[in-house]
Amino acid sequence: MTEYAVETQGLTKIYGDKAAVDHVDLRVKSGSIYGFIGRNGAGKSTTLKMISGLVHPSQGDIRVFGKPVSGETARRRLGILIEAPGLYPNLSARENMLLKAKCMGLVKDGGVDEAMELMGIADTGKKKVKSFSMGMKQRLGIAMALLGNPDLLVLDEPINGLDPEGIREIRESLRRLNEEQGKTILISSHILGELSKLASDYGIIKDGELIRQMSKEELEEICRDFLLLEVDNADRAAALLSETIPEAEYEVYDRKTLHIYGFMDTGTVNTLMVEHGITVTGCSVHSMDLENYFLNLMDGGERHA
Ligand SMILES: Nc1ncnc2c1ncn2[C@@H]1O[C@H](COP(=O)(O)OP(=O)(O)OP(=O)(O)O)[C@@H](O)[C@H]1O
Repeated sequence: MTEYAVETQGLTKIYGDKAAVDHVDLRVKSGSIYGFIGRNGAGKSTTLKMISGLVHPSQGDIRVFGKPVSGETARRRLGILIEAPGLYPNLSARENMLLKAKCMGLVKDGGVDEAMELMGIADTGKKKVKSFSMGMKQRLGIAMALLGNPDLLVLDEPINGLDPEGIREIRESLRRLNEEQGKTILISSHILGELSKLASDYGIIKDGELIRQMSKEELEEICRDFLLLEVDNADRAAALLSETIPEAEYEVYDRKTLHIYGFMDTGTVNTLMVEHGITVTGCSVHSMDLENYFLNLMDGGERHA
């Protein structure tokens, strides 16, 4: 049985007469990096706040590593960075960390040095946080979320507003936390291209509803290149393909359209069809890029690969 770091059932938040989050069943596998994607106002922050125990759900159930999120056991396994980290500008990174560790009631320093090391801010010395770059502040925010050594990190738009270098540094740190420390990371973003360099799983939210949830492998399968073949008789073309090009996988879309995967030689396909009396009206290679796929889904369309 898959162990889920986060599992929600029918998770709903109503503000006024509007559902900001509407019956969301999120499944974040333990050990995964789950990219939570949606346009502004789609319901990402509200969902993450409910998972983090910062907002009370109107309806539904949330489990963190199988335990109700309201309980102490679940809370201890959770590290959160939602919105800007609460930092004291006139203190150093380490002083901020120590203060947070103290507030959390952690014994000794609660892993301050390890967390700073992991996020690449161990050498910031006495430098006051007010002179940190935005990227450094975000890394400090994540380091603070790491206090207490949680198994799950919930990060709301941690790369928003950062320059490419800042984004790259956060990405590398998160990857290390996942690969070397086995931390599960639930991260929201609307920067799709960036998330795709990191995430092993995706959830797409639109108007409060989770419209798609899939693994990286499933996404790659959907976004795989294909040869679009338009003919006068798709069933005959399909039968011919099975007989003569067994390595070609195909899907028949309608009576006149096929998508062929794993065989991109338009010339061979064209000639084969024509030689068997099938009229070809189109034969071209298509690729569905990830960004287009997501944008399409978020805009309401359902694009088939
Ligand atoms: N405290 C609140 N009171 C009333 N409405 C709210 C509140 N918080 C969020 N909303 C509404 O709920 C919807 C979802 O907001 P949410 O912040 O979760 O979206 P989001 O996907 O995180 O977007 P963004 O990236 O802009 O924060 C929006 O329509 C928002 O206006």
